[in-house]
Amino acid sequence: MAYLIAIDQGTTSTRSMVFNERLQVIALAQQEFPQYFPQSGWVEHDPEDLWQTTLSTLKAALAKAQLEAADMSAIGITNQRETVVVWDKDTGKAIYNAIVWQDRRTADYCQELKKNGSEALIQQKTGLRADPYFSGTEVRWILNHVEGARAQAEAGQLRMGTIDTWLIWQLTGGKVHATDATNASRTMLFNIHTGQWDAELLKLLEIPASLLPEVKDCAADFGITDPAILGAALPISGVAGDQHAAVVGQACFQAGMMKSTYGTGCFALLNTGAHAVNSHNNLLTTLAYQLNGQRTYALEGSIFIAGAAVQWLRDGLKIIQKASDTQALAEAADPNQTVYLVPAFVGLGAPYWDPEARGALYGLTRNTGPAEISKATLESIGYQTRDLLQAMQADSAGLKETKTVLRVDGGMTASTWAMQFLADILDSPVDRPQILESTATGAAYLAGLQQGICPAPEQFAKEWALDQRFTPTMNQATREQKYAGWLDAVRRTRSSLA
Ligand SMILES: Nc1ncnc2c1ncn2[C@@H]1O[C@H](COP(=O)(O)OP(=O)(O)O)[C@@H](O)[C@H]1O
Ligand SMILES: O=P(O)(O)OC[C@H](O)CO
Repeated sequence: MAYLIAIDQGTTSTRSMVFNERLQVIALAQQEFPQYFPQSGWVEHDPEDLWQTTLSTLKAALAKAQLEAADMSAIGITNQRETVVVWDKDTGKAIYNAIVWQDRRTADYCQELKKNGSEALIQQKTGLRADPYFSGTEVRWILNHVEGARAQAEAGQLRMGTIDTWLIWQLTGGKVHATDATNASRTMLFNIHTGQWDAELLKLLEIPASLLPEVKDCAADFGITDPAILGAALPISGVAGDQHAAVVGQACFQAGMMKSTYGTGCFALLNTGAHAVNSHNNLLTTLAYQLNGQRTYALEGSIFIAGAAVQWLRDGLKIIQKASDTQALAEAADPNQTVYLVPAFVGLGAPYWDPEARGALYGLTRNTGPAEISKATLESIGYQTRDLLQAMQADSAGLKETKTVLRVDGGMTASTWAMQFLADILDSPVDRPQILESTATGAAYLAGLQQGICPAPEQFAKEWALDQRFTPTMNQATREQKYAGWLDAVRRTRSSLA
């Protein structure tokens, strides 16, 4: 029996999972780490926490599986995207905390890029927008604000990387500086049409090319782990940003197939095949995955707050004890109250792109309580997804299948209430697979594919298994009335800047 181990380095926790060659989960270890909010709108992680939780969950997962590192055929890595670290190539120490994808500190600079006309260039080359979400402006911020950083960067002393790159560097004992094309595609520095770092964008953002890692396919040789770390030298042979790994794990290999992952945020990706579809509806064009040097593209809708709004009910408002309490509360909510939560806690992502907007609750009465607020929270996930789907359908009118079944995954899909509301408000079936850990499965699959352990994509796709299909039951008039109320709530929440 061959085994694979996948690292899923997420926004709030790190998970490691041992899989057998049939991609069944044998063991899972998970560890949370601190979030740092040094100023309003800033979000940071300590890069050392990301590495140490990776190391300890790898060891814990192996121990739970009662296996040794030497029993593993390969490691796959998947990670929170865009979050970026800059470090010294000799000491291996980060020169500043990791700046997280949710961080808004470069909002003013992004506004400048819009005003001076650079956004069109960014969009045309990277498929992204001038938004603090992406790594490029955050790296520029580090080089401009950490004392001596710019001089060190220009002297070739520094390296940068998204979290896959940071972990590869650590696992290989500083020998390999590499990333995969999906992670590269989120930096705002990578030309998704040529598959290369882009000199013009590097110049625009004042980032020396010496900082950049080598870009590889998602299934490729990313180096061998230092044997001192896990007790054996293991090949790292699969890497993809978490949303791209989920596309693979959900076997969305055909153009027209779509997955939506509900974790901290929600990210819907529609496979558009070999064709990069230019969005006219405020979506992103990105890579779905890159295999054998061939790029497969996707349209992406990115929502910054999904499950994180449920966490806010638990940790901020303290009206629930655990996430699953929202189910009973939503069921008990007064049907005559129409409450909307616009969870713009860190601004609004697609399709609004309003970094300065902040969250709001509408329709409160003296009878509004935890039940109505919980229901509004679960509903906000459905409304935001409908915003994305409408934009995707408008953008991909040329595609063969524009109305497609949505494959969902991620922690929040445990909520049957939220999934039924999603199907209702989309007026489209929602498929929840048996394996909800699509992200880690995708990373393990990519590593196994490179090792010749896992089957080709067509065969792997046949093994995808349904847990439950949610079909719409809401009547059309109610659906449209509720959605119109949502659009109005969003309109009232937008900042004047957008
Ligand atoms: N039963 C549930 N109902 C509603 N939300 C849930 C439920 N279970 C988990 N969640 C939410 O799902 C998120 C965790 O999903 P996960 O995929 O682990 O996220 P991430 O990888 O972004 O850390 C949390 O934000 C949590 O609030
Ligand atoms: O860590 P997650 O699962 O919330 O995913 C984060 C995304 O990759 C950000 O783009």
